[in-house]
Amino acid sequence: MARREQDEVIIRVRDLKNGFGEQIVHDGLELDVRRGEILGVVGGSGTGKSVLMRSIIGLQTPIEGSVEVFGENTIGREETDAINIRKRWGILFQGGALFSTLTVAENVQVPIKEFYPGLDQALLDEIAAYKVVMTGLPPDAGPKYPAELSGGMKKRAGLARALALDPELLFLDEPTAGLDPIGAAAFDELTASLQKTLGLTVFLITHDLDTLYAICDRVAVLADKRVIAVGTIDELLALDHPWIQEYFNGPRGRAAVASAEKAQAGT
Ligand SMILES: Nc1ncnc2c1ncn2[C@@H]1O[C@H](COP(=O)(O)OP(=O)(O)OP(=O)(O)O)[C@@H](O)[C@H]1O
Repeated sequence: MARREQDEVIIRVRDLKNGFGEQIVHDGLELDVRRGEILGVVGGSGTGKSVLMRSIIGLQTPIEGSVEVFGENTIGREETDAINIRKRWGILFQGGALFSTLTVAENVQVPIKEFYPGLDQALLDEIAAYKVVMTGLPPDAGPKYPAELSGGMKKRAGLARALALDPELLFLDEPTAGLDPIGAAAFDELTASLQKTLGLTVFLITHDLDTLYAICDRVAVLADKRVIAVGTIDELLALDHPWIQEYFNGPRGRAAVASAEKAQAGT
């Protein structure tokens, strides 16, 4: 990655405060996501990882603070007003969030039809077929309904839909949750290879230590209502925070290091 490109901030969050009634989820949260990186976002359950993602994409209006994506404010914008930013990102929500009454191909076509109404059906079919294959699904997955797919295939179909508009920025909310270790590793590989080929910036919420070790350039840690640290795993390990130490240096963290080292030795 060229230095200037690496330094370009694609998502800039400043002084973010979010809450629901009496409950304050974020307070003074700051985060930069740089162009071309895979940024892992971790934190205990309920620390507000999904709420942070929703704030960034404009689905959650914060109490205070600013969020810029591609240099533009995303807070409080009308849908139509923010259309030019929204079509530059793709989102894989937790669980895939496919429309169950639509086939995989039709699911992929939903965002295309939303942003480019009036496109010829033959072209829509062609784009959907391309995205299906790009995410490693067999070509005959297009006409299938989500209920006919395995968990891993559903995630790939969700990813195909997230990539429908050739985004520069990809949001992934716990993409490997519910997958077996082999399926999860295959999905990580797919994410890393698409990131490289398409030059994507990836905001990746995960609990999966293997994913963090295998594909993330940097990791942001949410705790105490804000991002308490962001850096490479080695940089985080040098910090003295109890949650960070327990998370990365606990038995599961050590197992993830061992498996990452084994994978590297095998390449
Ligand atoms: N729409 C909402 N209304 C009320 N409370 C909410 C809402 N959305 C989120 N919360 C609360 O905000 C907190 C953060 O939720 P969020 O889903 O962002 O956590 P998370 O870090 O993604 O958790 P997990 O790792 O378990 O998915 C939780 O306590 C949750 O109950």
